[in-house]
Amino acid sequence: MSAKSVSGGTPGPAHAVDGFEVSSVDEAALVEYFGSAYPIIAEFAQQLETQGGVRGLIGPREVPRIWDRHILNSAAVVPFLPDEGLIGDLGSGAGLPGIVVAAMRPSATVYLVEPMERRCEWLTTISAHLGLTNVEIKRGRAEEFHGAFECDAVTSRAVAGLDKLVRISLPLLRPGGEMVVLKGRNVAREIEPARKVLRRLGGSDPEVLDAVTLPGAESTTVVRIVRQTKSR
Ligand SMILES: C[S@@+](CC[C@H](N)C(=O)[O-])C[C@H]1O[C@@H](n2cnc3c(N)ncnc32)[C@H](O)[C@@H]1O
Repeated sequence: MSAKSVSGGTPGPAHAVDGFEVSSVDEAALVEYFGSAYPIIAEFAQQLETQGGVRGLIGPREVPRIWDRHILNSAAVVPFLPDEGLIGDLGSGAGLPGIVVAAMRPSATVYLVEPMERRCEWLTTISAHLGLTNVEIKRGRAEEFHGAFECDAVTSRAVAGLDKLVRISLPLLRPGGEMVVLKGRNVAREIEPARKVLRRLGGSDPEVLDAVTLPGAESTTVVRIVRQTKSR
């Protein structure tokens, strides 16, 4: 395969979008990084590029940033997730990171929890289109499913502050299960308010970890919290 760079939903040269320099990622590196999941991931990126804006799933400014801002950012959480078992993605929206997780963790079952009907319709359509048989869409707010199922891991991206995420995520975990949240670099200010909730609900102290994917792609931050078997 020729060494092309990927800056949007389709391979192409790096370029500036509204004055924002889009980092470029080599397509061959993407193929190597995603391995057997690459064809599914590439089709998902393509579908997001052509449908995401039209369906109001992502803003128009996001279309040229799909690979580095959304797909690779979502993929950054995957190394922190188990290979098997039940993984919940809360507030999946357009399928970020849930669809990426399902493609990269084919032996796990991934529940996409999303309250908005239009987004659930998209998640159903795109999962079928991509042939993802390990995905189930759960329509509703995360807290509506407390007591309905228990996950081995729960992830989320751009859904709420860490204190609220702890409240809605921790009850969806089995004891010993892990919350793995994608956050921006400014997560530090969310830690202290979350600690109070963690003490009450029985979660470990948050670990803030660097999550990297490929050279040239923006790195991100993951917060990991374990649901403790006993209250502290
Ligand atoms: C800003 S969007 C982010 C979507 C996606 N995770 C992403 O990174 O592009 C937040 C999503 O969380 C959903 N949401 C908000 N509150 C929620 C809750 N309590 N439980 C589950 N989903 C929720 C919204 O409907 C919306 O789709």
